[in-house]
Amino acid sequence: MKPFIHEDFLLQSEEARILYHEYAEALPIIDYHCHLDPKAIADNKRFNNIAEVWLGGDHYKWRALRTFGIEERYITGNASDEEKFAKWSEVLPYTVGNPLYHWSALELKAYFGVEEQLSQDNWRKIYDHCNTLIAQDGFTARGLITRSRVKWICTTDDPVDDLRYHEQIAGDKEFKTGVTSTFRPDKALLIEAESFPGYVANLEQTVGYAITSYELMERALLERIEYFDQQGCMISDHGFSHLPYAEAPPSVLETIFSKRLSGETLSRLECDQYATALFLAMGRKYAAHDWAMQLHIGAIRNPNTRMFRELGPDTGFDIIGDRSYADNLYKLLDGLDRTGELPRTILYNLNAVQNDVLAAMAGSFQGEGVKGKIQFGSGWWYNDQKDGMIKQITSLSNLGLLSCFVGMLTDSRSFLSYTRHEYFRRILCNHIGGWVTSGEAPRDLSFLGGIVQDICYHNANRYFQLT
Ligand SMILES: O=C[C@H](O)[C@@H](O)[C@@H](O)[C@H](O)C(=O)O
Repeated sequence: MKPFIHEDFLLQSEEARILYHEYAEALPIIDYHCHLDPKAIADNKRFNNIAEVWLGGDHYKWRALRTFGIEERYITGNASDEEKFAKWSEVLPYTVGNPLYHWSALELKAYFGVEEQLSQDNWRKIYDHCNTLIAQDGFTARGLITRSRVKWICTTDDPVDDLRYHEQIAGDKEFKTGVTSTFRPDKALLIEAESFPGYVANLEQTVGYAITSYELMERALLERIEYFDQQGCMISDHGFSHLPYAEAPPSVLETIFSKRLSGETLSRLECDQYATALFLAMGRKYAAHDWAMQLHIGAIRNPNTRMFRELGPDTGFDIIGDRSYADNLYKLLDGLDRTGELPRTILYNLNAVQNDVLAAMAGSFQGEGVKGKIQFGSGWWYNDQKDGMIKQITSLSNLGLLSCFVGMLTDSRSFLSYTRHEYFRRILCNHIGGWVTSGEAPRDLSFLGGIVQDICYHNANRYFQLT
């Protein structure tokens, strides 16, 4: 009997199969947005077992387990890895319809050769089988990256990070995958956060001087961009729950900063004025260094107070927001573009209702000499499943140029998530193959295959100016 994950998985036409197998399948991976721990790559971490590498840190799985009613101790708590794996095995069959069902099957097959579907009936056999393999060199952090044919990885890093691990990785010429940082200054922009004064103190330690004014805050961050650039960084990233746009003169910015550090509560307008000025200053610096810039818009972070207190951020409780932000977004982009300082930019939305807004917005700020300067980015987070990817591909096709798209990313904290690129490539090839079978595109598979290869690899290689 044909296994559930077979070579033509998701490929529903001959054209799709040709496009995938002959054009997409063997291409290297450029993972320009993820949350892998650079220390684990630097140390070439060896994982204790399948539960650690597969369940640890993966809040997608944690959400599914919670939805199934599994106790937190078997998710992030003090249950043994074996108990956690057994619980995941019990729940997995019931994730059918959720991307985890496909991703898990792809990961077990791609890395461990497991074709049967994991369940509570066979978990022990599969657990032992995977752990035997995990003890081998091909299953260390670098082993998994190398066998996944990953050419480049951009981790996600805070301005105060010293990037020592990236330096260590770059120094090892035996390891062929490029690993560079991403400058992610969310904490510096979120002046209203309770942790903001502590973050300023951390930044002071990093730059070696007191930060007592807005001007010094901006100077410190621009210095950190310089440092990141010297360390090989070529991309920034901003997560916005609320997208600000409010102009203010320097004197007002200084008052705002002073009020915040003296513990006064700021108005929404004041927070927006600070964030707008600082974002635009950093955006101009990104452009000066010819970096790309990512904007991840629309997540509501840490809505579950009880669990945030217990587990902290990025633990599977963030939600999709429904704020509209087209007015503020175009003003931010225009604020940089009008002086010729808009960097290559990738726009991601978490609420799919804004797909067309971003796809259209991208088309309004393109730049001469750069193919796809402004991108409507891949299906992000709650949109990185089959339907979300197809919606993003459709919006981009309808309102922009799919052929210029820089393609997928893992956005993951797990070293087994590279099969998300396979998942995307299969979906993309099936979608474009469908255009041929429905007569919406000519059956020129050589030309369409070229577009597939651009989306899966060449566009990103060029866009991020990789060697
Ligand atoms: O896929 C989930 C993501 O990793 C999510 O956890 C966030 O980290 C998001 O990508 C971001 O970069 O703000």
